Amino acid sequence: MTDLTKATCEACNADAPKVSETELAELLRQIPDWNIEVRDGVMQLERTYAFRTFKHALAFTNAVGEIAETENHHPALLTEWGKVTVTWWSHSIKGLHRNDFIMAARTDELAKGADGRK
Ligand SMILES: C[C@H](O)[C@H](O)[C@H]1CNC2=NC(N)=NC(=O)C2=N1
Repeated sequence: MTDLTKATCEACNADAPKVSETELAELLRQIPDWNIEVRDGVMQLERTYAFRTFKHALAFTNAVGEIAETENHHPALLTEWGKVTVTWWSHSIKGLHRNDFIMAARTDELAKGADGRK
């Protein structure tokens, strides 16, 4: 099983494959703290991180934004007092690509080193 935290995203266009059910089960095992949400028929990965202050939450938000820009793969980010909700999915295929699991694992790595985690 490849280590998702060391992987990089591949260019994802409209005909890129969604993850299969088998891949989904295997990839979810690497990001056990993430939930699957389905919104308007689109499968998404979602996790909420708790922080002591809004300032810490904002700093983490910006750190996630930096890796998103680097990988050209972008999340939905909800930054609130004391928490950040990160949601990954691939707009181009209206579902989950391996990229989304890579970025969820990379988000977890960022959180491990983030200041102000509760
Ligand atoms: C043109 C640009 O490469 C694409 O629009 C990228 C940008 N970031 C993206 N982010 C996500 N989550 N899904 C996409 O399909 C996507 N596409």
